[in-house]
Amino acid sequence: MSMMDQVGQTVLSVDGVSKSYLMGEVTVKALHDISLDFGAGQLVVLLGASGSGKSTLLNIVGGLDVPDSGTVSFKGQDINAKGEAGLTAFRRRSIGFVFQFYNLIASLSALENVQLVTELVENPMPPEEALRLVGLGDRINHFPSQLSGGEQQRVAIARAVAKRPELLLCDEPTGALDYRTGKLVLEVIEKVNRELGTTTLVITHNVSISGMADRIITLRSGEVVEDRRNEKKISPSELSW
Ligand SMILES: Nc1ncnc2c1ncn2[C@@H]1O[C@H](COP(=O)(O)OP(=O)(O)OP(=O)(O)O)[C@@H](O)[C@H]1O
Repeated sequence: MSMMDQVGQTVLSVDGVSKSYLMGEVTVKALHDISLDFGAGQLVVLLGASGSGKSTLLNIVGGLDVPDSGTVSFKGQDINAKGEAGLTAFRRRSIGFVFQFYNLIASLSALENVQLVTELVENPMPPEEALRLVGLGDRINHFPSQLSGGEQQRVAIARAVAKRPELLLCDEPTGALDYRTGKLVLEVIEKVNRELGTTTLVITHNVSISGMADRIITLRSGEVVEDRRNEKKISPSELSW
């Protein structure tokens, strides 16, 4: 059985993707010929040193950036085949993003931050339900400044999942959080993955976090140097670092 079958059918395929950035006179090769298949429902941790290409890969998978060569297919469709409008529709319908800094709108309540997104899509979760899912059912009228960092990140997760995305892409979601709060946020990500079956990619510098993954992929200098199944998946509450 191949890696891609371990959870569900392949939902996302990265095939021969390369990406370089021109920095003045210098070309930086961010990704070099990356090929990966992701099964539906997989919880994947992406590891690698700073500059190894993790964010570039996540951004290309999520349609925020385009590859120089190679393809990204989502449910068999090349996400870049239909131009900018097609990519925007893909991002809007199918992708939930969570970043290190929560990017909430300060003048809007938690509920309104989530509503911003649910108003844009068909068949969203009720915003209150998304906030309940992340354990903030009693904080929906709070503004970001009235919430802790971990609570703000949970609002950001509620916002990302309220549109019922098929892919949840998290770039250093606990990077700005202390240990205890970071673990709470990881518990929420794991819960979304388990209860909604959302295929989830989590970028981290923190090797310990890989304990909660189904699969661990390590990048170095824009290449995949390790891609392995986690035989001893543990709950985020059991992680320690
Ligand atoms: N928009 C950009 N313009 C120029 N160079 C870029 C750009 N984005 C990324 N790079 C370069 O591409 C390489 C890979 O960067 P990337 O952000 O993907 O790495 P990363 O593994 O996510 O790093 P970190 O953990 O520090 O976020 C780096 O050398 C980086 O400087």
